Amino acid sequence: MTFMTENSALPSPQAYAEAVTTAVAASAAYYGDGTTPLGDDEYDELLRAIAAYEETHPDEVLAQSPTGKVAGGAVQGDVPHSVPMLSLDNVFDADGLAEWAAGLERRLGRPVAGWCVEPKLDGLAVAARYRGGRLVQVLTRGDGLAGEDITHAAAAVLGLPPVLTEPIDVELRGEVLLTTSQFEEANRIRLAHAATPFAHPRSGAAGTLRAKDRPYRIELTFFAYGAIGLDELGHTALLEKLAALGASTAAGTAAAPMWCATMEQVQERIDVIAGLRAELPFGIDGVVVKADAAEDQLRAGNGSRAPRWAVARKLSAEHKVTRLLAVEWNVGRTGIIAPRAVLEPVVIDGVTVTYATLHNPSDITRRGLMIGDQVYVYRAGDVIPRVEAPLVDQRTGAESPIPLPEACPRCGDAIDASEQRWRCVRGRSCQAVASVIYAAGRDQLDIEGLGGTRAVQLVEAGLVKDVADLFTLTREQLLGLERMGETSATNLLTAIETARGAALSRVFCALGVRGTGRTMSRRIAAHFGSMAAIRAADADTLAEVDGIGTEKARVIAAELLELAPLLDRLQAQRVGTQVTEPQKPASDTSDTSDATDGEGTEGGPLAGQAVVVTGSMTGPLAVLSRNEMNELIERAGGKASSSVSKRTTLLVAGEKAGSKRAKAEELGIRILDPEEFAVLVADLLPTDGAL
Ligand SMILES: NC(=O)c1ccc[n+]([C@@H]2O[C@H](COP(=O)([O-])OP(=O)(O)OC[C@H]3O[C@@H](n4cnc5c(N)ncnc54)[C@H](O)[C@@H]3O)[C@@H](O)[C@H]2O)c1
Ligand SMILES: [Zn+2]
Repeated sequence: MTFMTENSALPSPQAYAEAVTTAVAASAAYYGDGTTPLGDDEYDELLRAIAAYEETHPDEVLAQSPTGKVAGGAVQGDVPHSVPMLSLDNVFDADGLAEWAAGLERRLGRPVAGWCVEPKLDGLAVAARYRGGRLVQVLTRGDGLAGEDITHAAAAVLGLPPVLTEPIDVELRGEVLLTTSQFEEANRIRLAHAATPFAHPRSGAAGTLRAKDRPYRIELTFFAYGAIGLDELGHTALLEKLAALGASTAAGTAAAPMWCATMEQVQERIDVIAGLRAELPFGIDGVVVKADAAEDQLRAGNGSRAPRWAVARKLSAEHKVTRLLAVEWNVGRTGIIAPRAVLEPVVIDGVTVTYATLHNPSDITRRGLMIGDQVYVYRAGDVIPRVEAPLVDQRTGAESPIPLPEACPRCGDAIDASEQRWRCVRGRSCQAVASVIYAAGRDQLDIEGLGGTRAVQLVEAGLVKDVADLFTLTREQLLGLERMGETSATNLLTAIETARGAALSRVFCALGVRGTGRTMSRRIAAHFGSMAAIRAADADTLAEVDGIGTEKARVIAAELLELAPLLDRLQAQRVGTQVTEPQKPASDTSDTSDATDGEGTEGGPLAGQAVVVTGSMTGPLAVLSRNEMNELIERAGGKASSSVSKRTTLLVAGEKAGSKRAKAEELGIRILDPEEFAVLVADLLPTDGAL
């Protein structure tokens, strides 16, 4: 959206003209085949901006402006409507609704005699003409005055009976949509016919209603909410009559229309319907409030675009358009390799969405998704957001194909791509290999000689299925492996022996508990002092460690419980029990009230300092990994952190220090280069590299 910013006012006649052109084009696409580049929220915002401009510049209103017109004036039809098919005015919150209701009552000069509250079905309005009880013609809304004849589509529309229960002349009005299951089925069918899947149900319904000569049939659903020829009935009575005639109405759904005496009840019902939204078997984009009584409707009358006796309380869009930035591949516990979309963050229904599921690799290829694409993202309630489709006409040429992994992203072995869902050939043991490699890593147990191939070998041979098994390996077992000579075996066993005495923080980190990387592991180790104390901690106690929120604490506690058998075996092997954490005298966990800054050793050269390290280290510090730097800082009584903030007191800036240095300068924080810092902590520097 080139010119749209939040709540933007259009700054010039050019911007206004451009906005009008964009809105008309979007509308034409929206009501045509549904391929609009704008999300509904964006379209509505654009229309508000246009209306606002027109209000302050009444002389400049363009003839093609979408305001005040059904369908924004963007579509036409050639079959005149018996009575205009109108749109609805919108309100966006409870206040807007109350204001609208008050306005209506002022116009009537009396209180409204009851309301009807019903779902705003997210499909397309149609008029279905019956003569003598037989369906003779179906029309789209078009520009409200004339529509397109889509009688050919009627046979595939559930809920739109070919014959009514009474032989009357009547015109039913209602919405045609794809239910969720019809939408899924439609896309299955589309894919089977090598057609692009529908981006979302509404555009699928639009495309299907107008399509002719398709080699396949897609089923739709009709819900009636109005009629021409039964005008004497109030709305609730009308809905009952429509159902009795054999048409489907929303009455049978959880979001059934409800008569309400007061605005309070109306508001309550709106909340209920909005709350049901995610579970409804069809999409709604709002809730419609109508004055129920026929006399109230007649007296209020209709405007040129919308009736005055009804209004749509819009709900925020569940579909948003955003950019696909990247695709990540995650391997599940059973070895399933699943793609995940990384999106330009977009707020959907009040929640910022950054990731969305992509179903499986073949889905990506069939949809022809590309990195950089504008995509439709869907999110409703607690549903995991998903990417539905790319907006192919929005491509700029800068998009690039999504690279599919050639090897398991976790263990590096081959991928079994014979099924829709890809899987690491190693299946469940993929996890074992990956967890052993992780545990042996430099920042964990630092077991040299236990890289990818060796870990794979040990797991394949059935000698190792987790980190605890490493400590029971024997020389004979190792020598039984291919390409394992005496020297390698000795080296590996020695490295493992050294790891047995690794600091608690490293042993803990080696467990690979979710959400506990190097820094967090150090904090936890320093806080509790022993594995036994960590294991004894419940979620509340864990939450007292700096940086662990209640949510994360619960996850960690649950995982520790799961890891109990492994931890028992590690303990039996005396792993992580010989050496207490160097940072801090064994912490007494009963005093937890002020544990948040408790990592530092009192009196060290960095006591009370909050230190951030950035750039690459030189001089005596060059050999240290970032994790080892952080350990050093904590041994020196300081607190290590990864980002510069107002609380930072010292930045160690090495070569190629970038934004962190700039920020520290801006905040006036003391900055040392690695050599200066090395002098400060000289006493604590390792002499042999072993930390
Ligand atoms: N994304 C885009 O590019 C784009 C373009 C044009 C329009 N739009 C969307 O469409 C909206 C305007 O479209 P519109 O003119 O079709 O109006 P609308 O969707 O805001 O409301 C009117 C329509 O609601 C439908 N409706 C559903 N349930 C109903 C019920 N129970 N009773 C009465 N009517 C019911 C009818 O089809 C009626 O014509 C905009 O607010 C925007 O969100 C989006
Ligand atoms: Zn794998």
